[in-house]
Amino acid sequence: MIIEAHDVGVTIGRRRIVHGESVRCEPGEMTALTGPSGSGKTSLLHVLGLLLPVTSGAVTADGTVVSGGSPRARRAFWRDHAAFVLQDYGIIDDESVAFNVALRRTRRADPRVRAALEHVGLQGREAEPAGHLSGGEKQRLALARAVHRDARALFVDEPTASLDAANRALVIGLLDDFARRGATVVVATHDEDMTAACAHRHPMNAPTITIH
Ligand SMILES: Nc1ncnc2c1ncn2[C@@H]1O[C@H](COP(=O)(O)OP(=O)(O)OP(=O)(O)O)[C@@H](O)[C@H]1O
Repeated sequence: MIIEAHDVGVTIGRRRIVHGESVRCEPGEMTALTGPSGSGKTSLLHVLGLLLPVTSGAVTADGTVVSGGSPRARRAFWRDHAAFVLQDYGIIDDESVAFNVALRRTRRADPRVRAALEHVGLQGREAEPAGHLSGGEKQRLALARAVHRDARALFVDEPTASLDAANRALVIGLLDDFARRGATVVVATHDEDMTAACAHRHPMNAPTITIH
């Protein structure tokens, strides 16, 4: 799925937080949104995933405008195409690891859940409450959810922040696998290793500064 921002701007209150960004995210590729802290990487990621409405410009998926659509159209996009690994990982602490993968109760030995967990190195942890996992493990659990859903578009915020070198390499490899299987992977990051692994790099526009 080709996901594109066309001259997208976002204003919240009186603050312009995204400044006329245009980016084309291709299937089979990782696209890095890069730039200094506060440059709007997370906001643009949310715009591309239809989590944040645009003030100007448009987002298209395979050439069809998907920004500004009805809540129903957005839900269909999320349900049918998108997976997210955002900064709080979206893990439900009180539920089991297996529940967090499938987002419903599954048989203990559900092979698809097991395969997704194996993919991220969390095999055998199905029955544990997800709240017992470490930050890095929760992040991999969120990736297992995306694997389980076989999403065509994956939106990932700072996937390697706060990970050690071994886990950074593991997560970069997992995201790369996703892209190789044909998904469109969009990553907001300031990690140089993560950025280097991305075929396409999109530096955020510097905000326009008015000097009086
Ligand atoms: N809901 C909001 N309301 C008001 N301002 C916001 C909102 N969300 C983000 N911002 C502001 O928009 C700017 C861009 O934030 P964003 O999180 O997109 O940047 P970033 O490049 O991802 O930063 P970092 O690398 O520090 O995570 C920041 O100045 C932030 O305070």
